[in-house]
Amino acid sequence: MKTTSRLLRRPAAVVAVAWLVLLTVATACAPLIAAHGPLDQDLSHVLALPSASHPLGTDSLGRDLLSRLLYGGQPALLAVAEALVAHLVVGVTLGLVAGYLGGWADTLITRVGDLLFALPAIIIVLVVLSVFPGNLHAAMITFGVLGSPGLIRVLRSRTLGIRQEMYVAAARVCGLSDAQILLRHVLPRLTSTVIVQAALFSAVAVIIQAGLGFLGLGAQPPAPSWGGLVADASQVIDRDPWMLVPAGVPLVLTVVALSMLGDAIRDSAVESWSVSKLATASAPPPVAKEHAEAPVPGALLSVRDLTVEIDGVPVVQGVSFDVMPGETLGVVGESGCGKSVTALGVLGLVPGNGRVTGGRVVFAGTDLTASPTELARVRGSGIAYVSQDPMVALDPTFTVLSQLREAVRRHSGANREQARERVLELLAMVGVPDPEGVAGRYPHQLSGGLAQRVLIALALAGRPKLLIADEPTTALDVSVQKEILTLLHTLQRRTGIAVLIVTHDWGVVATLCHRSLVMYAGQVVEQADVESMFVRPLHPYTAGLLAANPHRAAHGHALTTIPGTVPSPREWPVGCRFAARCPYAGDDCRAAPVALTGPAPARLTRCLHVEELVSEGARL
Ligand SMILES: Nc1ncnc2c1ncn2[C@@H]1O[C@H](COP(=O)(O)OP(=O)(O)OP(=O)(O)O)[C@@H](O)[C@H]1O
Repeated sequence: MKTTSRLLRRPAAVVAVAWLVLLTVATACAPLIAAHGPLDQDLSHVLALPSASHPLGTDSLGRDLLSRLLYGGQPALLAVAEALVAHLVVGVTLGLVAGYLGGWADTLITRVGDLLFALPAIIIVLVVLSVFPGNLHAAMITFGVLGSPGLIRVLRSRTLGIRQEMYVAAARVCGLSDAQILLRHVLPRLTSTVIVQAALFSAVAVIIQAGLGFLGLGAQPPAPSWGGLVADASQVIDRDPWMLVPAGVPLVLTVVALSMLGDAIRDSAVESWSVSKLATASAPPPVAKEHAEAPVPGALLSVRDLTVEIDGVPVVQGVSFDVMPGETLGVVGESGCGKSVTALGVLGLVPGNGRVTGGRVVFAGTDLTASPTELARVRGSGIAYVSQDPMVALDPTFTVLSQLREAVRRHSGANREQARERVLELLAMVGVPDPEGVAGRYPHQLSGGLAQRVLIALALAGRPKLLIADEPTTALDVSVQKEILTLLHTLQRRTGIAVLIVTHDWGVVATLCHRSLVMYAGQVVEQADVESMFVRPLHPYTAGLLAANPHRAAHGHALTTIPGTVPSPREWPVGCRFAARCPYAGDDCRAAPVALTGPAPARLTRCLHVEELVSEGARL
């Protein structure tokens, strides 16, 4: 959508689209526009110049050129559409499969593509026409297929890159089939590439179909065709040069419009990440004060300027973010950056001698920081919490049934029997295989994964609208981690619950989250939708974390790391807190606190050197 509006701001694109729409509508409405039939002859007006009755003049048989142009446009556009569909079906399918599956499928498709590349397409098309005389459909479909190796190569190489992204690895871990991954995660990323290629191929297809018409191999005379019109015009060029104008100009304009459109789409897609776009001012504009303070309309949770102190030392400072209904927001960062304290601060449950000393937490329109009663009411019923270690969170002296029943009764007022039914329902909902049996067990009789499921069931007992999950898989085995992530994903989709998940695992972010918030030394340093953050981080710390992601490590190579460590809250510098570890840091970064800015739509970063980061790529 953003690319579309950027595209429509380009005059060349608007002109191209306007011409193509005009042409399509005019050819489709030929009977309404043309006053004469395409075959009607008026021998008293042969080779006439434009007049009121023949706006574009007539040909050597007195036939109306406007009519022949419009009616001839119908088979021309149909032929282009047929070639394009064949081109896209073959090119997109094989390009995706080759790039995604690799191995023998890639080798086979690449070799067949090379073979098709080596074949002279126009000769093969002529052979097809000799087998199926006058069959423009067969000719154009053949041309579409023969033109697909170029598209296959482009999409294969793009898919090879996307296949390495965390998204895809995480989606695979989550159990999505290859087809689902290709449709949901890979294809959307290739849309602008496919559209550009389609526009450019269409331009070539217009020329080919006109060429076939010119040679008399397409629509058979006297049926009108664009190529036929050019052929007629060339025969009378010495007597009536005007005829070349209505015959040739629409053809040229259509080819130029398609090429211009392809270029404009490509430029618009590139512009979305261009440095010039980010560098609209020498210093990025600070986030508007209103934006920082007012909750986003419709947000379920709005945290504004949250500051938390432990033992009188600020450990989280000026943190603001929103969680929309049904959204999953991931909070990422190294150990000690303040993720857990932020999550607990939302619930007013700061550990140790900590307390929230500033800011607001607004949940479903209610300011929780202003009302301890509201905060207590919301805990469990509005906002639920799942901690890292389920064994610690469950009371070892009570059975699962008794702990869950207590929570259900507290939130719903159900009697014992009703509450028991609801407990079994909750256990089944979180994928506990034998709800009756598990309900009777004590926490120490549960495996880690089962205990985490029970804890999630406990969190869901009050039918909350927001689930805060603090590293819910950290204490679990790798295989169980996957199960719990899948469970959270399923619950989120089934119940529409919003999730705020604290993690240091990009795989979790890629699997579960819509947006992500990166924290460093008690501050938010970057916020963006997950895909944008993965593709183009706008803070060196995010770039470093992504580069250090173990899922991306190549076999036999040392893991990339960010040099240095997170400063402790007592050592936070005046300026950028990441400066000591940042390859882009200058004196400007160290001089004064760096504000959170919005250098691109829906993105926030706390960095003065975003342009450099974007133009050079991450050095970390
Ligand atoms: N109970 C506590 N007493 C004193 N300081 C604490 C306590 N809990 C957290 N802190 C401090 O608060 C800061 C933020 O800690 P927090 O646990 O939020 O980090 P985190 O990003 O969640 O890291 P982790 O992933 O290790 O949990 C750290 O400097 C930490 O030392």
